[in-house]
Amino acid sequence: MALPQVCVTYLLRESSRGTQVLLGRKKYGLGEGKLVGLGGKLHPGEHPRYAAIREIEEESSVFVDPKALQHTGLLTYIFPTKPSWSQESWVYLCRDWIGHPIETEELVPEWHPLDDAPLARMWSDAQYWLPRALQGNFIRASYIFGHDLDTAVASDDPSTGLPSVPPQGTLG
Ligand SMILES: COc1nc(N)nc2c1ncn2[C@H]1C[C@H](O)[C@@H](COP(=O)(O)OP(=O)(O)OP(=O)(O)O)O1
Repeated sequence: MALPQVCVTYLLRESSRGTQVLLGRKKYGLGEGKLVGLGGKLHPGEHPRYAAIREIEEESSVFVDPKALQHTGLLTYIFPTKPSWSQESWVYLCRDWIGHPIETEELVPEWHPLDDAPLARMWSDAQYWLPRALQGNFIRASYIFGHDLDTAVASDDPSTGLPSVPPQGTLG
């Protein structure tokens, strides 16, 4: 069965301190307190790129042209012990927008150095792919989460060093 589709975009800007990435502290809901990119669920029939533009506006109040989005990843998240959380995520980078990101109902914005994103404050899979994606590398990978619903315990990406198959019993 097809997994629920979500999108996430990382806005990048040049500053006197180098390139920075916009992350947002989630104010409520799934992942509350974690730092995330701008994103959310696709609406039925919605193209991921247009969902990304809608979510960027909802979560930061800035406007983006569809052509300004660079598709940099397609990630599969599997939660064997909570299948309703499993999803496929379309990942974009964006360097060009109109407006200034502000705090919204959902997120408190924080700018961080591109090469020193606070991965420990993000979903645990971020450490395995986000630094490479932020450098513009296209990432296609799957991550399987453990019983704590927080730790990535297996992946099909050998560079992660994670086991390549789910630990026995996690798939139920
Ligand atoms: C490294 O980043 C992430 N990793 C994983 N495994 N999951 C993530 C990451 N960033 C976001 N998510 C999840 C959390 C949600 O299930 C979706 C969408 O995230 P978001 O919190 O931005 O959106 P929601 O508020 O849940 O959705 P709506 O805005 O549509 O209500 O991805």
